[in-house]
Amino acid sequence: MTAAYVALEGGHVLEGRGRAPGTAHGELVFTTAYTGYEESLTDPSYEEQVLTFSYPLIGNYGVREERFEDDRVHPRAVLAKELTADVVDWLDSEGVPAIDHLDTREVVTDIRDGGAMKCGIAVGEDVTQEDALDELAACKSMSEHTDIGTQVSVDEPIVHGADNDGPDVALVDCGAKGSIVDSLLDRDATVHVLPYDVAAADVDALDPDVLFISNGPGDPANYEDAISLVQAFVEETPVAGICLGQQIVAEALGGTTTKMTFGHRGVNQPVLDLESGQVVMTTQNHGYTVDDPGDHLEITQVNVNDDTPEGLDGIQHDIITRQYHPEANPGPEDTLDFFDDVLAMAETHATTAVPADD
Ligand SMILES: NC(=O)CC[C@H](N)C(=O)O
Repeated sequence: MTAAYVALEGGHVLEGRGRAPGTAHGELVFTTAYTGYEESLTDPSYEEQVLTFSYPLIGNYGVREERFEDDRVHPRAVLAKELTADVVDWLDSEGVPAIDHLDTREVVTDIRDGGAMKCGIAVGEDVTQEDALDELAACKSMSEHTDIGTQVSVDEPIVHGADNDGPDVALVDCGAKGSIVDSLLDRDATVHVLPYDVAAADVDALDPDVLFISNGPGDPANYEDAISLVQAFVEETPVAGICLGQQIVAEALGGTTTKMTFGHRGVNQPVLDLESGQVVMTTQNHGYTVDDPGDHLEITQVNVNDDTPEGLDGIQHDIITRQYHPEANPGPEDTLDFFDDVLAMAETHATTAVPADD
C-alpha cells in the first residue's frame, strides 16, 4: 500500500491512504462544502493551501472541465475521508498529492482548535513520516508569500467581450475565478483582465467604467500595487471587489484586515443585509477578514455566525464590495444580483461623467 502522511504544525503526524503520490506543503484549511469539488479545486484562492474536505465523499459525480474555475488545480494537496477514482486520476495527472481514509472530523477539529496551520504531506511507496516533517519545516505562512499574485494572475492583459455594449470593466486579476468574468460577460460588459500589478497608466489608458478587484490567495496587505491602484482611481472611477478584493479596498481606504482563526470555507454561510433585513446563503473561501473598514466605507452586510463584514459601500465614493463569492460556483446563486448592482453603478458613472478638458 502507498504510504501517506500529514505532518501538522507542532509535529503530530496523521497517517492515511495514499491516492496520488508526491510531497507538498501548505496552510491546512477545510471546506464544509458538500458539492462543487471541481470548482473548489480550481479556485486560485486556494494557492499554497492544503484543502481538507469535511464532507465524507468527494468525486461522486465525476470530473468535468466545464465546471473548472481555472486551468489547473490550485491547492498543493487534497485530504478527504473518501475520494473517488475520477478525482484521484485528475489530481494524479496534475501532480497534486491526495490522501484519503483520514478521520477528517479529527483534522477539522484540530484546525478549529489550533487555527489554520502549516502542514507537510508525503505520499508514495517509499515515503516516511520524516519526509512529511521535512515538508512541514519548509512551509511558509500565508503572509510570508509576499508575491503570491504572480503565481495566479495573467501575465498580459486579456480582453473578453470586446464587442459587448455594456460597461468596460478593468478586472485586476489577483487570481480571479472564471465565473466572475462569465458573470460580467453574461451582463454584456467588456472585461479587461489585467495583471495583479498592472500600472496605473495602463488602467488609465482603458478609461474603465469600474475598477474591479478580484478574489485571490493570501494576505491582502501583500497586494501593494492593487492597494495603490484603488487609491489612485477611487476619486474618479467606481470600485468593486470580491473577497480579497473587499480586503484590498479596505486596506486602500484606511481600513484594516486581520487573519481569522480558521476562516470561512463552505457553501452555506448565512449573510444578513443590514438594510433589507434579508438573510442570504453564500459561498465563501477566505482566511482573512476586514477588521475595521475605516472612515470611508460602511458595513452593509454581516456574517450571521460571527458578525464579520460581508459587504461594504463607499460613504463618499461609488464602491461596492463583497467578502463572499456572489458568482457562486460552487454554491447558492442567491447573490448574483451583485453583478447587476456593480454594472448599474458603472453605467451611472459612464453617463454622468464630465468629459476631461482637452
Ligand atoms: N477567496 C479569496 O479571495 C480569498 C481572500 C484571501 N486570500 C483570504 O484568504 O482571506
